[in-house]
Amino acid sequence: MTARTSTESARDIPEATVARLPVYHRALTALSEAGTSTCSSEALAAAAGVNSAKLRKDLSYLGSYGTRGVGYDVDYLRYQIAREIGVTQDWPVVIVGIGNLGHALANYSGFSSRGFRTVALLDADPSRHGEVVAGINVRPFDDLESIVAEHGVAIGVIATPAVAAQAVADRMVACGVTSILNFAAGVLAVPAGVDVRKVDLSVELQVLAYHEQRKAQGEPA
Ligand SMILES: NC(=O)c1ccc[n+]([C@@H]2O[C@H](COP(=O)([O-])OP(=O)(O)OC[C@H]3O[C@@H](n4cnc5c(N)ncnc54)[C@H](O)[C@@H]3O)[C@@H](O)[C@H]2O)c1
Repeated sequence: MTARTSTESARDIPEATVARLPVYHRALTALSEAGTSTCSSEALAAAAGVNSAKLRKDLSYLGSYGTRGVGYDVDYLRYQIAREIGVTQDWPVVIVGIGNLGHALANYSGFSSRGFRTVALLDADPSRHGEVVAGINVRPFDDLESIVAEHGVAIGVIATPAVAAQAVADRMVACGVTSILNFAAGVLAVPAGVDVRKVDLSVELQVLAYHEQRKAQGEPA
């Protein structure tokens, strides 16, 4: 097994591979918790739900090739991936828009177990202020700037109605947030250097609907 050299950077890793790294990390965590110390690429690929050639190619970007006849060291590979995707670090996160979705996100324990610490829940509606969700006070949206500065927040989550999302993103960017996870419909305009990931469950459902339609027509999925 070889380590990635310091001259290579995370930017060299294709986006599709980056998107699969958390899946491998989750599969390796499960293997580690089950007491497995080494695993073949086939076993890891099966646990992660990808084919093994793709897995080997993905891991080669990390400089991790496993050992012939032995496979991958589960804990070492898990550490390598964690370092690559930044989950060895503590990431303070702010969530804006504490309605139905904001409540669900705030209550989701999976963030904290992966290194994402929700430092503030913000909402523009005064009737929501003071409510405690998952042990955190809902505060006015106008506190955004001071919270970002105080906690060094780099990642913001938008769970407001679509009409408010661009203005929320603008305020986030202006005070130093450089990554946004957007649940609201529509495309956000952000300056270069700011990353936006959009989550749209209806798009995922539409993709499934497309496959269902093809299955119904007797075509291979
Ligand atoms: N991407 C997905 O898969 C997915 C799934 C469900 C909901 N959504 C979207 O998430 C968003 C929230 O949905 P919801 O059901 O929680 O809505 P909601 O109406 O229950 O909550 C929205 C919250 O945003 C607050 N808000 C409005 N304008 C604001 C502003 N300018 N600054 C700060 N807070 C503001 C409101 O006071 C409210 O509390 C919507 O855009 C919805 O379409 C996306």
